[in-house]
Amino acid sequence: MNAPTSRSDLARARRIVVKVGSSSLTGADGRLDVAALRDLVSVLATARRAGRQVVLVSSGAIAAGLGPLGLGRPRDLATAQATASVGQGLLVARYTAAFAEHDLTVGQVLLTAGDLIRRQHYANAQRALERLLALGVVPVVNENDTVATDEVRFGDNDRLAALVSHLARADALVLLTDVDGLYDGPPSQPGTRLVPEVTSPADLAAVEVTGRGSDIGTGGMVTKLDAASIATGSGIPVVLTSAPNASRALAGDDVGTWFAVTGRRTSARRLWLAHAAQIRGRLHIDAGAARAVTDGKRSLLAAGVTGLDGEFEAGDAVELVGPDGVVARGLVAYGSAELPAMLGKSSAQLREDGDALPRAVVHRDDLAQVHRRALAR
Ligand SMILES: Nc1ncnc2c1ncn2[C@@H]1O[C@H](COP(=O)(O)OP(=O)(O)O)[C@@H](O)[C@H]1O
Ligand SMILES: N[C@@H](CCC(=O)OP(=O)(O)O)C(=O)O
Repeated sequence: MNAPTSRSDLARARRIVVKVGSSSLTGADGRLDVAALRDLVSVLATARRAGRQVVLVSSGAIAAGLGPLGLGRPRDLATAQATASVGQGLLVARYTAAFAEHDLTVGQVLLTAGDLIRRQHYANAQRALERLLALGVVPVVNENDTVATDEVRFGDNDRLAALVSHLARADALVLLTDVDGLYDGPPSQPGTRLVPEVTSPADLAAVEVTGRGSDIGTGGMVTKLDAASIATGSGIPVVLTSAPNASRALAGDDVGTWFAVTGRRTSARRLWLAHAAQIRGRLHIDAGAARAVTDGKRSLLAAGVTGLDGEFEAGDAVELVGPDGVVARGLVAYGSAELPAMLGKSSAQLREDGDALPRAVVHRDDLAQVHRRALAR
């Protein structure tokens, strides 16, 4: 179908990614709330019976592992990994049992950030998801926390859900959390008001968000706005609301916050680069180079690079900073050790220096423009 252009259109969305956060699946003791999980499953089962396809991105592995291990919220990565390893099996067992009551089968899909950058891994994950959906299965996706490292991990599942929406070519993304929508300030502050829809950056101008989530969640509203920006910028509208509103959100009712589409589907690689890649350094570029990589969508040549910050290797992601700020992100072809000797030099000068075949510092295929954030961070 064409992307839903209004909230009520959401009722027609055939393929939907629903993301539920830890905060919606846990009780006051921070452990898994099985009743909340079953309520959500019942809503999703109704959508399946109506012929809709659902991909569930569910957090909660760490929360589910706390009880059996007798632990509080882990602070270090290794304990979080171990807890997620114990909890993920239990979480999926709960989903399997709950969906089985509705005669539905689930398939576990664990992804790392790396699976969404490497072309082959991406295509592979895409094929698997398509086949699961064709078989009538409900894929239950989570980050593969047990093997994700601090450098290459999402940490929160919001941005993962946005990239999964792209991967699954979803018609819509529904983000379920513990607040009923986006507020113009942290909802704990008295007087803050719900923002019913975001159709342009102006709607976010007066919104204050924090990265602090609930006690159990990760990323707070910041990562949800990032997710909304990724999805809407890629042609997929988003509804953000609380888990108890899931049924009404899927029916296109007036709940939560509606984020309208802001752009068209783009390549997964560019999407990754623009929104999720771990930035290792910065290249400072002159005004001409900034114009070339933005307006002209041309490669960045050494002649336009005036300086650099950070330590990076060839192939790492870096930010390109023009005279007015960040203009793009790209995968750099040279490491930070080689680049200083190349700055400002033309290809002819680089050849004289002994580089027989000088490459672009960032090839245009490896560039993603950074628009003045459609949705502010
Ligand atoms: N402007 C805002 N509007 C709504 N919620 C906000 C805002 N700023 C911060 N938050 C916080 O974000 C929290 C949700 O994020 P998080 O705990 O990471 O949820 P989840 O586990 O669902 O991913 C809310 O409980 C709320 O306190
Ligand atoms: N992958 C982790 C999710 C981490 C997390 O807290 O995510 P979220 O609640 O979506 O902000 C888990 O399953 O515990």
